[in-house]
Amino acid sequence: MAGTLYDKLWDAHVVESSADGQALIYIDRHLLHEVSTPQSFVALRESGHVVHRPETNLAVADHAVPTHGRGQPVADAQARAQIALLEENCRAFGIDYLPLAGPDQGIVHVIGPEQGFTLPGVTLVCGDSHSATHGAFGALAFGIGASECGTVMAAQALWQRRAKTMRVRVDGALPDAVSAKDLMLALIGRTGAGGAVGHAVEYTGPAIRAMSMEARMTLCNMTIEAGSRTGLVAPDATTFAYLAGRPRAPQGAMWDRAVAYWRTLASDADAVFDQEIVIDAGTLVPQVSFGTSPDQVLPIDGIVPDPAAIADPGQRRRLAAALDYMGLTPGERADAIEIDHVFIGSCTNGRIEDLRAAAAIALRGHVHDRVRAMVVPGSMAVKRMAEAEGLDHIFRAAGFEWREPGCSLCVAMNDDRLPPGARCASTSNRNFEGRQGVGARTHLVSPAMAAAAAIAGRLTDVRAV
Ligand SMILES: CC(C)[C@H](C(=O)O)[C@@H](O)C(=O)O
Ligand code: SF4
Repeated sequence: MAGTLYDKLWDAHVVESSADGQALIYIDRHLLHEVSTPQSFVALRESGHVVHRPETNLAVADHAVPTHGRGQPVADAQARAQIALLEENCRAFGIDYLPLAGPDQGIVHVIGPEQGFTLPGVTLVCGDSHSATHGAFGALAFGIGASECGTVMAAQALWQRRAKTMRVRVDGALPDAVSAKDLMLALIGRTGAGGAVGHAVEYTGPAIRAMSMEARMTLCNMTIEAGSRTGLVAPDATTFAYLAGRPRAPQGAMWDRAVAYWRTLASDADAVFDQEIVIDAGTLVPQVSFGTSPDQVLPIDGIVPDPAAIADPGQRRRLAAALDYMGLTPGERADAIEIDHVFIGSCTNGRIEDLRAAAAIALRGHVHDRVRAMVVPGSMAVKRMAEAEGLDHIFRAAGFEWREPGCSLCVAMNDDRLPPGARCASTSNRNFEGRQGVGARTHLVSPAMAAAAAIAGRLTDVRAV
């Protein structure tokens, strides 16, 4: 029977099925960070379990890490303790840890692919909701809860329920200055934040085939913002070229065997999906979020909607509350919204291509007097690459701060935090209340749009910069 890519990945990992429709799924890879793993190590110790296959685990500290003074002791006592605990747990259980001051540190979803730890065909989990990022390689990747991290380490398997499938086919080609981020914001605007709940989403079509791995990762990363735990792109020559020679990817004869297998990982032409969405990439324009959920988005030439125009009382209240928090008025033009902070980084848009896109805009001006703008590379490797290309000079000369890698202002769990009322154009993935600091307001945009906003001091159409 014809199958989807998701079906094939799932079927290849079922160890056992239960009568109530659940399946025990073999887990090939587990990524760890400092925030979601402490309890799982407590559970391992208490139960006397060992880590079943330590070499299938890889850890890094990213959420709490400072983005300045790398190599010096972490000043914040709580962050220092969190990071030290991860290091200690990894030592005790024989898990590979990428040290904070080392050359390979970075955001967990950036380092997995960089290391070649993320591979097509594997099941990969992490105690983090943005784990779908790795599905860009054709891996069955999903976020798990903190307690499940312990289960995975001890048992190398998890009970899961099979998801339904959704295909997002993107026809045509993205216009200049319209990025994967814009595509994703537009898609989430259309599906709603819960539109893909219970579904594994596969991205297909010519616009996806034409995308770099960085762009595919941006898509899969934000799949969770549409409610789905799993985003997928079938692996192809772009995928293999990205992975070839990566430190933890197969080498030599094993590489050839792996590629031969990876080539089989695609949905059959006549596979049936439970839901299907078709987007014409050519019609898209740059997007901005205006509310407190990633589905509250506008094209940059749009206007802030009016709650009074919404019939459904629940939806009306939701929109009114978002506008209230965001300090916006119905009818306001998106490109008239003044900002005072810009954040370029995160596991959504902190990769080399994202920094290149932002730097190309930074070259055209200087950060506005009112604005504080920060560039936080997604990893040490991204930082090195950017510096080798001179992007750090471009950013600094234009008035942007150039920082050390980490989650930083995406989630404000370190000392990068915005004051109440601050308004930020951000390349991250969530605009929830308080996400960048208590009372701070977030507008989600692409890297080029963020750089353009930094220069203009307001949200602005990057196509006109
Ligand atoms: C802290 C962590 C568990 C969290 C997540 O699950 O995604 C964070 O990475 C986020 O982006 O909100
Ligand atoms: S960069 Fe943001 S979204 Fe990604 S893992 Fe860190 S906090 Fe989560």
